[in-house]
This record gives sequence, C-alpha cells and structure tokens, in this order.
Amino acid sequence: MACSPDDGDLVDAEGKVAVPDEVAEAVRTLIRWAGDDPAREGLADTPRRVARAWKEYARGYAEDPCIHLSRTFEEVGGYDEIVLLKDIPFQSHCEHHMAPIIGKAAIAYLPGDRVVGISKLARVLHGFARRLQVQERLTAEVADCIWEHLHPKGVAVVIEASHACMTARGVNTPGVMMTTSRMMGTFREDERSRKEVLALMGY
Ligand SMILES: Nc1nc2c(ncn2[C@@H]2O[C@H](COP(=O)(O)OP(=O)(O)OP(=O)(O)O)[C@@H](O)[C@H]2O)c(=O)[nH]1
Ligand SMILES: [Zn+2]
Repeated sequence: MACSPDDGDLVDAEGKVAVPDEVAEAVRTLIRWAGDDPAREGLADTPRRVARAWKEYARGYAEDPCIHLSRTFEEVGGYDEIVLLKDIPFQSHCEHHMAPIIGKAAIAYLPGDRVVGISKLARVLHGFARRLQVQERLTAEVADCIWEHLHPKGVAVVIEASHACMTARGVNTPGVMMTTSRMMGTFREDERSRKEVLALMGY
C-alpha cells in the first residue's frame, strides 16, 4: 500500500512517528546512490531519522495556516497605524532541490476594524514556510492570507532568505540573499504609506 500524509499521525512503540518501509527504502536508495552503504552501523537508523525530519520540515501541509487569523480583537484604543512584526526567522525548503531556505520576514498590516494577536502573524508564516516552496509564492501566500482573513487597509510582506541550493551547490555562491515583497491595499496604492512601512521595516 502506498504511503500517505496521514501516516505521520501513526506512532511506533517508542511514541515516535511511524515510518513506512517504502519511505525508509527511498532514503536507503538515495544513500546508496550517493555512494555510501546504508547498512553500515552509522547509517542504519538514518532512513527513519530523515523521514521524521521531513515530517517536521513539511508540517505545514497538516494545517491551514490562515486558521490562526480566525481569532481577532476589536481595534485597541482606536489604534489606526501600522502594526509590524519584523526579523521573524523562518526555515523552508525549496521545491526544486528540497534544500533549506533560511531567512527572515517582516509582516505589516494597517488595521481595518480588527487586530490579531501578534504571534499569529508568525504562525501564518511558519505554516506556509513548512512546505516545499519558492520564495515568491511564500511571500504571496502570507500576504494574501492576511488580506483575505483580516480585511485590513493594507498588507506588506518582505522576505529575505538564503537558498542552500545556491550557497551549497550549483552556482555555489555563499552569502547571496534573495529579497521578495508583496504590497497590498494602501501600501500598494499610496507611495507615502509604502515608504513609511519600508522605513519601519528598516529598508
Ligand atoms: N525564483 C526562484 N527560484 C528559485 C527558488 N529556489 C530555487 N530557485 C531556483 O530554481 C532554479 C531551478 O533551475 P533548474 O535549471 O531547473 O535546476 P538546476 O539545474 O539545479 O539549476 P542550478 O541551481 O542553476 O544548478 C535555480 O535557478 C534555483 O536557483 C525560489 O524560491 N525562487
Ligand atoms: Zn533550490
């Protein structure tokens, strides 16, 4: 029987995520192809470790990240200026090489009638980041989710990240960073608001 994402809910006798034979065998095949012996002692448990690690890297598939925005509060004390969470570290994996993407995000919104608990912005980011991604889509998904569920006057998301597929292989260019942004509502339409939010973010 083919493995399915639901296998991640099953646990073994040690209480750890149960790893289907098919998944462990795929990792053994990769080790063999890379040039090592999957049967040697140091690698014997590696297929299970790798499989469980991937359940963590990809845990965003098990949730709808926008659900974190379902609990909102009435605007606090008439606050009607920018709310910004910046320097939010995140980890993702690129969909082309399944290599790490490590970076930070700045997420801002201009409240409409409701505000959200600030941790929820980071939860939305992690929910989309813990999947196979390209940075452009990650940026757009976070911004769209806030726009659709919080109905703010504006949303601005800026992500800076290092892609291991560029730094550790391929073009082998350490230190290079990719920057992406998505501006919506006021931040897209009004030059002054856009400059203000970028300045608060430190750009
Ligand atoms: N736009 C974009 N490109 C990405 C992202 N992550 C990885 N890539 C790029 O995806 C591209 C895949 O190109 P391919 O030519 O199909 O793959 P490849 O032969 O492994 O390419 P090289 O990385 O140049 O060796 C590469 O240029 C990567 O740098 C991302 O988040 N956004
Ligand atoms: Zn890549």
